[in-house]
Amino acid sequence: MVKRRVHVAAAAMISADQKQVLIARRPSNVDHGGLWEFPGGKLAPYETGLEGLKRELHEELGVEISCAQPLIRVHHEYPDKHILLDVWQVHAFSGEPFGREGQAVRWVPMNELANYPFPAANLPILRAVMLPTEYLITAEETDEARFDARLERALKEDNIRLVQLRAKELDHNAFVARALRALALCRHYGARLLLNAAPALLDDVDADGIQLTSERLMQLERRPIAENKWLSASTHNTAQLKQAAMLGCDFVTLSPLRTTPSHPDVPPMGWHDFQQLVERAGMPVFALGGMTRFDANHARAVGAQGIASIRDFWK
Ligand SMILES: Nc1nc2c([nH]c(=O)n2[C@@H]2O[C@H](COP(=O)(O)OP(=O)(O)OP(=O)(O)O)[C@@H](O)[C@H]2O)c(=O)[nH]1
Ligand SMILES: [Mg+2]
Repeated sequence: MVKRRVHVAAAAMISADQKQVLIARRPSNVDHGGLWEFPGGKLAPYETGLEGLKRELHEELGVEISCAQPLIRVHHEYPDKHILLDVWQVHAFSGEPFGREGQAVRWVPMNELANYPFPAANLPILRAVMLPTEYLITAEETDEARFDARLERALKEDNIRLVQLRAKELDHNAFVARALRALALCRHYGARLLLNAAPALLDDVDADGIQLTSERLMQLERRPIAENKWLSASTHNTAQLKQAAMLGCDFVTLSPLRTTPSHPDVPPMGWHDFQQLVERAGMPVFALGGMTRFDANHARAVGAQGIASIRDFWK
């Protein structure tokens, strides 16, 4: 049997204070009835994703969208169909959303989304909604006070909310000491901290998660940390992206987009190849390699969550 291919446009509508997202409950008599979803529906023939999104949100919620940005595209195999969920983040709209088709509609704080049952295809979307567009990777530092000052500047002035502590130059004890201070700073500013280290390091430092090197990624057979921690991995190709999906990574970095001074010999993949890899990744992907925050909109337009960078945030 040839499966039906269904292209669906859906919206993550964000409240004005950026803290809540709108979800709706599917009526009990339809596909995935009783589960929660992001409002939206199937595209009509010849409709683009954004046109379909605008029509569906008018029909289902009575709102008119004025500003939307691509968030994530998820391909998912259901037993009876292949579905493409084309999800947009909606920042501005007019009208007060209500369930025009009788469905329940609710604004939910981001950190409570996990309490609502969604269809199986939605897991990557929930991750994408919770993640910011910028991912700071810390640089090498020889001076601990300067490390703290630079991290704090990025948290305070650049509003960074996701940080990877990368410090290959430190031994175990020095890494733990720096990580404990970085964690305290991140907590103070409401940011998440992932450690680029062996997963067991979470026993010493109760950070928010682990960033696997591509080498660690390829050696693992199963997810090495609990589901309530964030697992990310550094990837460079299809095989590594597949392995990340198999382990249940919550997101990844994909590099190098451009040539960088730190890796001058590695050929860059460029936006075209990057887009092809992201399309099938099935999880949020941060573009890495010569990125600055001015690349974030372009990264989003080709399907990425946003950009990861050392140099642009480490000042
Ligand atoms: N809108 C929406 N659909 C989703 C989500 N997740 C998910 O698996 N789906 C699936 O994608 C398909 C979307 O169909 P839909 O029922 O919303 O389509 P529609 O609004 O055009 O309704 P209709 O075709 O009944 O008129 C369903 O099979 C649904 O279960 C989601 O978050 N939002
Ligand atoms: Mg619908």
